Amino acid sequence: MLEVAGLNAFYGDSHILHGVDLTVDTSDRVSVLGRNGSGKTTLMKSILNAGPRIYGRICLDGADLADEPSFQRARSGLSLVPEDRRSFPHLTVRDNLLIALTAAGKRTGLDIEQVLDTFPMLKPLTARYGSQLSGGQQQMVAVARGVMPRPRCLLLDEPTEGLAPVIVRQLAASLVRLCDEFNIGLLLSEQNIWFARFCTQRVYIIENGRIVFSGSWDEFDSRPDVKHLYLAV
Ligand SMILES: Nc1ncnc2c1ncn2[C@@H]1O[C@H](COP(=O)(O)OP(=O)(O)OP(=O)(O)O)[C@@H](O)[C@H]1O
Repeated sequence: MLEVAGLNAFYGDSHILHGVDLTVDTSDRVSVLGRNGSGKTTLMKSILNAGPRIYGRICLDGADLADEPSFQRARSGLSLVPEDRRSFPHLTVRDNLLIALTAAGKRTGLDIEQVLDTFPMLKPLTARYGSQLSGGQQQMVAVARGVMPRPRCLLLDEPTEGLAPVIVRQLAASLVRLCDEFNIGLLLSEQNIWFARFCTQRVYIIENGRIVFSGSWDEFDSRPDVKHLYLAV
């Protein structure tokens, strides 16, 4: 479904991604693990054409996205939840979710009640303003917004950063349920291995902008050297 081949990304003269290849098949859930500064956020932004200058091939369902701008990529079925989990502070939780439907373009998004059912923590908060939410609640809103357009592939950039363990567990359960129920593919960038393992079936490791490992979680477990070298665990 999502195919990235030979992706190079630059900020000015700084060459950040070096020939990245990865795939996310239909309804597949995949993690990208890597240390701080390894290139995870740059990868996510590059797939959406949202910042870095990029060269390489990015295809969704066989269609080359080439020079498509970010909004067109969103309409084609990619949805990025960035690291900074921004929500509209003067909109309620309900309106923060509804406004995300505009990203669906001609595709049909999800029903808001179905999405709220998947996030028990948000249900009592639908009338609250974005500015009145805790960090964990904001992250739930950010992920819920990301799925509202019913993307073919959801790109989630380090969603657990700064969250309490109990919220991380709730988020993991909601995310897996949503992806399963609505056949949404997932590309997840993470440093929390527990969360990544719970939510995905396969893993890539990125180091200095290069993919240095790709495999199932069993293959990952059989390579303690990889963990030690690239993740320092
Ligand atoms: N806007 C920018 N301009 C120049 N260099 C940047 C910019 N954003 C990131 N970089 C550099 O690109 C490299 C990769 O950064 P990136 O944010 O993609 O890593 P990351 O794996 O997401 O890190 P973290 O886990 O800390 O968020 C780093 O060396 C970083 O300093």
